[in-house]
Amino acid sequence: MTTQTIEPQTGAGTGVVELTNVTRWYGNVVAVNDITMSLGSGVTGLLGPNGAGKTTVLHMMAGFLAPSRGTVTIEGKPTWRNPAVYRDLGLVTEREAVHSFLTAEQFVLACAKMQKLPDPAGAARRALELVEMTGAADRRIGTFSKGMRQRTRVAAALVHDPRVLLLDEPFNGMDPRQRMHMMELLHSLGDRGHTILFSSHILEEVEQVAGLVQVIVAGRLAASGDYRKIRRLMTNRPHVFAVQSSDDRRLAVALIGEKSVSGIEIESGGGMTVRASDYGSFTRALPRIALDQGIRLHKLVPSDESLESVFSYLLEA
Ligand SMILES: Nc1ncnc2c1ncn2[C@@H]1O[C@H](COP(=O)(O)OP(=O)(O)OP(=O)(O)O)[C@@H](O)[C@H]1O
Repeated sequence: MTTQTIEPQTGAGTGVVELTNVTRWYGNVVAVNDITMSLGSGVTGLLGPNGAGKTTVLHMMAGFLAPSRGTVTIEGKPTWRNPAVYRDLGLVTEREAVHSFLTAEQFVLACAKMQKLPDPAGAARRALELVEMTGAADRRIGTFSKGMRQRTRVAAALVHDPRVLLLDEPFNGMDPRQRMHMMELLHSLGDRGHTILFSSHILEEVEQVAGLVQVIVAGRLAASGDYRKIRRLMTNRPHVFAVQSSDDRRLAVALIGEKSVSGIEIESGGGMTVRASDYGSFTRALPRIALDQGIRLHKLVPSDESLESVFSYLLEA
């Protein structure tokens, strides 16, 4: 299997975060398989289906886990067994382990003290300002919405102003407004020169936040580079659609002449399966053809749109 590198990657040793031939296994399970990755400033999405190895990658970057093989460095320093690296990084884990009886300020201040900062109160205040939580700083975390709790955790991870911020599935469980707020926060941190890596299994989430993505599937790096180019690669692949209409046979005949259609099967139980070489042309042509023929469309569903199928296409390409 080869990685689809959409743009030339920064050469080894030049990124803020560097993984070089990193493998990690748990007993017999190979969770991460020979990944080489380089991250610079700005926001990068770590995209992959559940179980792909995203958390394992983030935990190795944060120095929580040792790579079984290879090296992980931040600013040239190995992350494993190297407390000095904690000056340069903040991690927001997937599980919310926060003390609900503390106020936001007490929690962030405790983190500032743990980092032995010269002015912990000032640092806590600045971090809470950054995530726009000053108004609720005196409230107990237990009374917060999911979005407010996440922002408080980001403030805690940023209290020592690290260069690198790692977030594991930061949008999970948020409503659209909270999600938007968190996306704006990540954008602004990226614009300030931080290196941000957040994991997600949702394509659209990554699309809205990150220009750059690292795609992992089954522990391997499947694609890496500009999101739009990866997206194009995905949309240009062959597509399969389930179509139902008021007259499937007549529609099938009309569709045979359409350039983007590469195959049609009429299903015995009704409806048909259409293979199209180009997603955009087919979905534009179908309603036009149906209208011309006076056929009513009942259903048009892409039948291979699961993230897994998109990723397996990337892997096979
Ligand atoms: N402590 C562990 N012991 C054994 N296997 C593990 C352990 N942690 C993770 N794994 C396995 O390693 C693989 C990668 O897991 P990981 O949690 O890194 O993936 P992920 O992409 O973060 O998935 P999710 O989004 O579901 O958390 C999975 O097959 C998982 O079952």
